[in-house]
Amino acid sequence: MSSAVGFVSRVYKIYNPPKAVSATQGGSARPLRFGILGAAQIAPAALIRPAVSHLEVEVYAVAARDRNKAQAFARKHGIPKVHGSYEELIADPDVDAIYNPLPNMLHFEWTMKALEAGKHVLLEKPAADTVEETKAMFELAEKKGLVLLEAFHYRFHPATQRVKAILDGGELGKVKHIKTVMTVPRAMFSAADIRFDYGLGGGAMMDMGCYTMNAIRYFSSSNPISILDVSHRAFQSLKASDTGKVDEEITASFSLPNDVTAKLTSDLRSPNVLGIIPRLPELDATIECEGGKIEVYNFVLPSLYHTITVTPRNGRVRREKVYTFKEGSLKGEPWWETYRYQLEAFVDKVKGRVPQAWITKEDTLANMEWIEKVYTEAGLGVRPKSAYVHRSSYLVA
Ligand SMILES: NC(=O)C1=CN([C@@H]2O[C@H](COP(=O)(O)OP(=O)(O)OC[C@H]3O[C@@H](n4cnc5c(N)ncnc54)[C@H](OP(=O)(O)O)[C@@H]3O)[C@@H](O)[C@H]2O)C=CC1
Ligand SMILES: O=C1OC[C@@H](O)[C@H](O)[C@H]1O
Repeated sequence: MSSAVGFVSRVYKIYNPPKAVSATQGGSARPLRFGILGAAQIAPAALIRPAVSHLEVEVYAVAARDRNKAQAFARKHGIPKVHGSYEELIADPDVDAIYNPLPNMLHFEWTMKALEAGKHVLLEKPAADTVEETKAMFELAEKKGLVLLEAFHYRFHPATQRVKAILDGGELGKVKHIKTVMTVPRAMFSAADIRFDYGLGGGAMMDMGCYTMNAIRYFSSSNPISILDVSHRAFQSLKASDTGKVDEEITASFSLPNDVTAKLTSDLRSPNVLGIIPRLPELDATIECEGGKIEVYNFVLPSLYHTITVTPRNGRVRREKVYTFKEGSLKGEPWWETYRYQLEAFVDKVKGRVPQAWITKEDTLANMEWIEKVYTEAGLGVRPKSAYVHRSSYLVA
């Protein structure tokens, strides 16, 4: 299939996924029922569309702070149940799992409440505002025997895993330097967006920066040792109290074990060319090795389109595109989004099966730790921790 036809057919199916035959019609166990906290913009891509083709999932309920908003969202997306508050949704006995796509600062409170109520949680990235909160969420999940996953969806896609397999396979020798870049044009998010609100856990390092940090750690199979350099461009906040606290762009360099270095850039407001022409988004990872390099175009949303360019120092350049796993035993379709692969793994974990890939507690904690370190080094300070105190007082010293 030519790549243009492949692209069109993939995108069509991403937006019009074939419906799985209902589990109840088939007489098997009832599907895992998800409730969504908030009528979030990301929910259709991250959960609602992927759920259509998953036999074992039902998006059963949504809650919003305003019932009318939840009702409109439910109508639009065919969600049967509506709740007028997050508390109500979490207390719903028919909900098995919560999808938490709230602003970062609210991740902790509502994940703790959901876990306390016995629900599994698919939690948007970054896990929380602080390492301390992240630790508390995982401790509670473990105590309750529940699944908690930080939604680094790109890690579940075969293209991402193919890049890692090339690196681990040794074809290019040892990794020497990793560069990860995520930039979007300045018109993409309004000045009022949650991403620029310090009190809600905003900032470029928290938002796209968390992926660039995660990818450095994943492709190097290690954590940084130290920060070599950090710089940022401050967001001119609408709120006087946020002045100087929110990074609209951030760049940080690291030293890693075995003489590896790395550099990340996250820019939520990439300046226009000549002041008027919006720049194209960049979502790239470059891994330089002793014996060549790999360049990944669109490492974050490879399901839409990507290229993996492998340049061995003494060999021919080749381009790979990987939409499904080679191993026939592993599930997937060319049109499965990163989020669909992620949902497969989440359900497998809940059902006690072995997921194809996973983001462990240690992985999530290390990512949050380095986000905090970058913020501290940049002089911006860590994002404000939640005022919510869980009754088992994990957070009280
Ligand atoms: N995995 C991915 O690809 C992506 C992940 N994300 C992550 O998902 C989360 C949400 O992002 P996104 O969907 O863009 O965000 P939205 O701006 O759509 O906000 C999400 C929800 O937050 C709720 N909310 C609760 N309190 C507040 C408040 N004080 N101010 C504003 N909103 C509030 C709103 O719910 P209500 O409906 O109740 O009013 C809103 O629907 C973030 O953590 C972000 O990092 C975002 C984009 C992509
Ligand atoms: O998770 C995300 O992925 C895509 C970005 O545009 C967005 O800001 C971020 O929240």
